[in-house]
Amino acid sequence: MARVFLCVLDSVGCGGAPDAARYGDEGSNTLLHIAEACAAGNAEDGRSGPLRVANLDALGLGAAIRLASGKAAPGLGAVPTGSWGAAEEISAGKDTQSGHWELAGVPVTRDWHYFPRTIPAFPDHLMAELVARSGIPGTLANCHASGTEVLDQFGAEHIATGKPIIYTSADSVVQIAAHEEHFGLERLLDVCRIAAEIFHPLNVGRIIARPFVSEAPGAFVRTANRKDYAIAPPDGTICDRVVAAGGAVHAVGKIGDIFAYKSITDVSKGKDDMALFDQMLSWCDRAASGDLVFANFVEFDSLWGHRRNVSGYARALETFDARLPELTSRLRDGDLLIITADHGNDPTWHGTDHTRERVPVLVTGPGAEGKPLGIIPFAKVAELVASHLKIGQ
Ligand SMILES: O=P(O)(O)O[C@H]1O[C@H](CO)[C@@H](O)[C@H]1O
Ligand SMILES: [Mn+2]
Ligand SMILES: [Mn+2]
Repeated sequence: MARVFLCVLDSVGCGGAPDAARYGDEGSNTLLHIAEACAAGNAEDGRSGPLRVANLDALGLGAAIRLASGKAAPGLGAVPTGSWGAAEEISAGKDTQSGHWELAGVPVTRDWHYFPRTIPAFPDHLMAELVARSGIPGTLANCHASGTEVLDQFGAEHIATGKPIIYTSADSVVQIAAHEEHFGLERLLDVCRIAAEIFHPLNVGRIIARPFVSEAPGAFVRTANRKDYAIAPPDGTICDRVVAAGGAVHAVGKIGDIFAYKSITDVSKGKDDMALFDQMLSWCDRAASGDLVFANFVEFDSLWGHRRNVSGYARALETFDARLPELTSRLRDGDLLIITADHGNDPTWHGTDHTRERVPVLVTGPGAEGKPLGIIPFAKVAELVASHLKIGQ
């Protein structure tokens, strides 16, 4: 019996990337800066005091921060019991797709297409093609934006005109926001599918549907019906290898989208990260030997990192940490749990984009050896999975 549970805590970086300066991110450190803000009493919204993540720390969270960045995070001083280390990315880009593909063993060496910080950010002829093919009356925004601020700015005009809100970020993405009821969810997904046909050939990584609800600026909220249309990953990911070896890949959360459903056996969704955590627990009872349960917990990134909300991010870490024993206690002989991340998103950093960082790699399970991994390439995570499941190239 051998199974692997691979949990990606989206954006939970631990600093120290040697190429951070190339991304304008030298000194960024998501976990360290959250722990420091908590210890200083600067993260008191809905929580209080030092960062309480004793279960993650026992698996090596604090040790990973020290190894990655040379800095001690206040209150995270445990001597780890499991195998722990920090991973370093070589892919060009600090986005979710590059991070996950490289963790899955396939670094992205070619450059994605990015959009300039101009208004409009998208070429006129491509917007014209999108409008003509999808039958929408036009588009709004056409710029770099934070996804919540852009709703405050253009949400009311979108409802009045029926024009979707189209924006991008430091990542290779085209994001399209529209009201779930006034515009319609299915119609938004249709527009995104057409946008994917137009933008994927340019090597734009993802088109993201951003449905939202409510009626007034300031009250607009994005729903869990977000959908990503990603370029398919190259061959050779750990998902391909697990499936080729006769195992199943059980995707939890947005993993299916990130891998464009290639070598994904089934997908479990949930309304929030704790619902996804419940799905993960249920796979402890249902996954078969040889299977990979591959989960992404997106809210660290989408609700707190991009929103530069330190208290919220700390709360999310504490909530995840408090539930971790439910997962570790369900692991059976032969199970391996790997907890890692895909990039950073330091909520104390300037702007609202991801940050180029190393990420923690925490490995545990009944019978797993407790030894330091050191600084490893992202792709080594795929090898940890492969060697545990005894699958070859
Ligand atoms: O501001 P929001 O819409 O959350 O955007 C974020 O979501 C995108 C996909 O993860 C990223 O590129 C980032 O910019
Ligand atoms: Mn991500
Ligand atoms: Mn993000």
